[in-house]
Amino acid sequence: MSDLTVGLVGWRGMVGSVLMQRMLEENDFAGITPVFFSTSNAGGAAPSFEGIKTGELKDAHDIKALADCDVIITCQGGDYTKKVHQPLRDSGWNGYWVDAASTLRMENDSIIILDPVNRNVIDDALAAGKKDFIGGNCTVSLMLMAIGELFNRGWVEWVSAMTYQAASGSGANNMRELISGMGVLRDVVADELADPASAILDIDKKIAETQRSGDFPTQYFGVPLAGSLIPYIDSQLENHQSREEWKGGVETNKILGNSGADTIAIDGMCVRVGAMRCHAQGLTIKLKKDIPLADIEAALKDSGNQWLDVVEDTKEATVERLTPVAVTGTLTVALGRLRKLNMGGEYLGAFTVGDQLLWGAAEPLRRMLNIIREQK
Ligand SMILES: NC(=O)C1=CN([C@@H]2O[C@H](COP(=O)(O)OP(=O)(O)OC[C@H]3O[C@@H](n4cnc5c(N)ncnc54)[C@H](OP(=O)(O)O)[C@@H]3O)[C@@H](O)[C@H]2O)C=CC1
Ligand SMILES: N[C@@H](CC(=O)OP(=O)(O)O)C(=O)O
Repeated sequence: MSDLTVGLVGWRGMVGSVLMQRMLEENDFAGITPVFFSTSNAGGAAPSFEGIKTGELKDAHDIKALADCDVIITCQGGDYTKKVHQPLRDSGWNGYWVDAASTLRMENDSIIILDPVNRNVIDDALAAGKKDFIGGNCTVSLMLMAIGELFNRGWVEWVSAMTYQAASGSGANNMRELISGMGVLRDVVADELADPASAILDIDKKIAETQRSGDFPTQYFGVPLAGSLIPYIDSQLENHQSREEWKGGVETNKILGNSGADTIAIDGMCVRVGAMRCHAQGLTIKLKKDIPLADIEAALKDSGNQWLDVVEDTKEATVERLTPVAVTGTLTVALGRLRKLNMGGEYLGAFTVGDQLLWGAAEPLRRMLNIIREQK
């Protein structure tokens, strides 16, 4: 492996911070020369990590400085990608662009990266000289980390995903707004809560009035999330899917390398709930044939996916291991409630939970860097 110069853009944002944390934990800085960029503080001090020379922040819009890097990893967001990627390519730069933003995902020249699921697609792309490697939508990546093996075996006819997505998917300020909203609700009925004899319907009325009042924190989500939910994520498309729901189908098929007649129908409803950083999904999976549940469980357990926790379908195990509280901050993707539905033996129910900042955003990026390093 040779020493690569790796440009890091967006390292101090929420996704970028998780990426830095993971790169430090996995010793990914060893053997690379990191160059830190900023859109707001060029010339300032780069972050200091023990034992790692970081120097001065470079201007993230300086095409010449970016072009000195063999690899650029960006968590800066789609607007930055739109502004910088094409001019950088037009300048003749032929390095690897590794990006968390959705902007380039569906471009012909881009590969959506989730190597535990599509390492073959990534390897073929590298061999073919592709250079743009883009992290997938968090909901899609987490669904595939959970049930990728069922797709690999060719067992899946279609999937309906009903999601329960965390505030972090909208950004750091949205996470803060959720907590602020929870605090406001608690405070408005503090006296009633302290009195066990107070009437629950009076508490409920005050909560609803507070949520509906103009004072409730809604600056970032636009409507209340604490004590409620928002059944719409991202923009509305002409066919009335939300863009998040559309991504479920197109990105899943692109990650799996499916096209034409191989395309698998995936659709559902994407819903924002008051979780912090774990997305959950209730899945209905239509199998191509009636495969015994024991075979399905065995396939998932034997898939070699070391991050998958197949939770037995008991109430105790489910409430203990299949929740945001259980998996947050870990790379574990929990999959449970596996059972055949009343519709028939070809209909499999499942529920999955994973940390959307790890497998949903940062982890595929750092793993892609290591795959690139293996090639060199
Ligand atoms: N949030 C998510 O769940 C997911 C996000 N993504 C993608 O990643 C992109 C980045 O998302 P996210 O990390 O949430 O965005 P953030 O808003 O947390 O960070 C983006 C940039 O904002 C600038 N910034 C301004 N003020 C601050 C501050 N107070 N603290 C930290 N950074 C600040 C930083 O740039 P600078 O240092 O140059 O000033 C930072 O790199 C998204 O736009 C999306 O494309 C992908 C998958 C999931
Ligand atoms: N849309 C996701 C987060 C995200 O950033 O998705 P994408 O990378 O596809 O823009 C959510 O809100 O939970």
